[in-house]
Amino acid sequence: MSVSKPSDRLIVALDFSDVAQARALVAALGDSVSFYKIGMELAYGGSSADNGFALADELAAKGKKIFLDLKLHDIPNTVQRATAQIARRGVDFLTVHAFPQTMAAAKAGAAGSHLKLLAVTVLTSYDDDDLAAAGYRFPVRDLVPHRAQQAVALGIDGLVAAASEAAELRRALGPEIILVTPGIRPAGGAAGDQKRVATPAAAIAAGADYLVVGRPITEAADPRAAAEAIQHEIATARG
Ligand SMILES: O=C(O)c1cc(=O)[nH]c(=O)n1[C@@H]1O[C@H](COP(=O)(O)O)[C@@H](O)[C@H]1O
Repeated sequence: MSVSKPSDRLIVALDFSDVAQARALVAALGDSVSFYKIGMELAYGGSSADNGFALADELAAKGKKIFLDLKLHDIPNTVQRATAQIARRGVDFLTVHAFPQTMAAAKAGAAGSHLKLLAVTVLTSYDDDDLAAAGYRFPVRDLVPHRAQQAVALGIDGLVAAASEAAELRRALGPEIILVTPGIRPAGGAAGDQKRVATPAAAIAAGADYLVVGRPITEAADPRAAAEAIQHEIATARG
């Protein structure tokens, strides 16, 4: 898919447990950032009156795009009903783990809504050793395309994968599939718990539509400058 403005391809992960901190970052980023990810930490953080879901509604009302990263994975009945609840919230993206039962149930739950489903292929914190330790027989380079093919067959809108797999996914699956790459680190940035990392320019060159970035922005001394530097790298990369 083609995203109109390079700056709109940056999704900032609001990974805070405190809603006030998340709100302060959004204020600091101002009009430079149009797309936010609210994940489990913030969704479960705050009070019952003011939590990540309330912030999602608030940001959507201000015209921001919202990616609710809840990584659903449960029995089909639960996933379908939970997805239907989330679809009623009017957010843009929702993640589910790329297991066939889970993806099919999420697809049924999202039916008739504008919610786009993203399947998380293999978490970017995993390498081949981590997969083996979890009991998988496939290395990352085989498991990601295998799950991606299943996702496409089930009508899933997009995939979350590392930039290292994006080029092959784009080649195999064509221009329509939405490719979202976390594990993004500006050159020289600390990987932290991420194992499959890439620079913003490398992710764009590999065919990513959207880059998810958390700590390189949330922990920067000047978050707006950090976000704008990444957007500049996106704009000048060869996509
Ligand atoms: O679904 C995701 O967004 C996701 C999938 C994945 O494989 N790896 C991954 O890091 N993420 C998310 O992307 C963000 C990355 O954060 P940083 O490593 O701080 O940039 C976090 O919010 C993760 O939850």
